[in-house]
Amino acid sequence: MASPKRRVAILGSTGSIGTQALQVIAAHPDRFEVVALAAGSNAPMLAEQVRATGATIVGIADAAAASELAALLRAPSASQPDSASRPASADQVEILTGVEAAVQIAGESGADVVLNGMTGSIGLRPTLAALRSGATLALANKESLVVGGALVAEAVQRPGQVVPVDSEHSALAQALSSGRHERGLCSLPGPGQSALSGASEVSKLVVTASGGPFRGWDAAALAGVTPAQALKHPNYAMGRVVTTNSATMVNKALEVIEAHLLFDIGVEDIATVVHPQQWIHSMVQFADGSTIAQAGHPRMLIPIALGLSWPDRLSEVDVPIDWTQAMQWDFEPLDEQAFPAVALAKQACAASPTHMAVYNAANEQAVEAFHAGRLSFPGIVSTVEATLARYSPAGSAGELSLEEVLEAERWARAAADELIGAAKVQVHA
Ligand SMILES: NC(=O)C1=CN([C@@H]2O[C@H](COP(=O)(O)OP(=O)(O)OC[C@H]3O[C@@H](n4cnc5c(N)ncnc54)[C@H](OP(=O)(O)O)[C@@H]3O)[C@@H](O)[C@H]2O)C=CC1
Ligand SMILES: CC(=O)[C@@H](O)[C@H](O)COP(=O)(O)O
Ligand SMILES: [Mn+2]
Repeated sequence: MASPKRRVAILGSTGSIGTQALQVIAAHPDRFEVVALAAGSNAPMLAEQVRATGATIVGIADAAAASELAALLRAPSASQPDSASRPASADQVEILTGVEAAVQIAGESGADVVLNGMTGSIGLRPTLAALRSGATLALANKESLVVGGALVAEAVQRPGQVVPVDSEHSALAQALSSGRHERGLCSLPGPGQSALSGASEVSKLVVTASGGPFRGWDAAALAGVTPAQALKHPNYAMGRVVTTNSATMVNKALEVIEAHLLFDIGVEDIATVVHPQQWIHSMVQFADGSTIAQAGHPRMLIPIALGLSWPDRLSEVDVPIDWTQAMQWDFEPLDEQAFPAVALAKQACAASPTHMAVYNAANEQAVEAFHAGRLSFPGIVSTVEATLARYSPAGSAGELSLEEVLEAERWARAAADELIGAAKVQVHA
């Protein structure tokens, strides 16, 4: 019997993850139905997506862009003038605005699967809303998990409710499925499962890293890096923040903590290895000495498709690797002197439940300042480090609350801005 169509809501539909998710869905119309879309401000693309998918709920954070969106939905489409079966007028589409729009869509659109493809910790409340609604959360927005930590774990209602879309974590989930590990089906601990309670054959998670555009560079060379150089990822076309984070290795730092939270493995048992080709998306080492690696082209289609269809695999999502061809895969250790972001995150994660919220918020401020020409490239991670050094958590006896996380973030953004303002930065155009 054919499985029923999954109703999907996509947060961040106009971004790199969102547009690729819509490609996957368009290729499998028998499996998915798009019920809701949300974006920040790109009204023209969002209007086209609404027409193409037939989504009846649409969210746009920017108020001015919301008026543009309504006008665009009232006008006939240039690319689909005769899309009679699709809702063609603003009257047939519910338009939500402001930052609450994504939260409402995540929690109230009736989706079976919510794909969180927003950028930044602004994705935290939508992540919580999706989990509390009972929907499956296909999680690309790693920041929400990393800053929310125990709060996100508390919101999980059933094992398998969180399906990682981040390529490394999709790979880990796939590899873990081949062994005995309670968290093998990519679930955060559910209610009453705060610690690993069953047998685990896993000894180590190995997260692969591209090394970014500055692999092999020393600290002196990194001082002169420009935003344009930082935005040239060796393998992936992604949004600006995650691409910059790949260049500083903050992306890998967030991913180590993401793996720790998703799979309930101590950070000391999560290794990183630089693999410039990124054909291996990550690996699991088992107690008997075996390593299971997941491989594929360095593209996001398969992790996104698995996020939407888990545990099923869709057909022909991407072309397989041609194993008849000669190829070379390299591996090298991460240079922690030049790129201290991962070590810094492991320390922060151990320090308190809100330290990673501070780490991420300081990084978000620093990345913005770097792109605005107000901070040097090495200044990004130095700002994170200096912000963490100033931080003393308020400390609470009970469970971590959303307000504590948001307060830690507010404090960190102000502290980071002050540090950035005080830094005597030599800006490179
Ligand atoms: N791109 C990739 O290959 C990978 C990305 N990820 C992670 O996925 C997430 C998304 O990355 P990526 O797609 O590259 O980022 P992009 O910058 O390309 O896209 C971000 C999306 O979020 C939307 N957005 C911004 N603010 C809001 C808001 N308030 N409400 C709803 N939507 C909003 C943007 O809309 P608008 O366009 O209108 O501004 C855009 O659609 C990040 O957490 C990233 O780390 C993880 C692995 C791989
Ligand atoms: C595709 C994906 O998942 C990105 O997070 C990617 O992994 C970035 O790679 P690096 O951070 O290793 O450069
Ligand atoms: Mn990744």
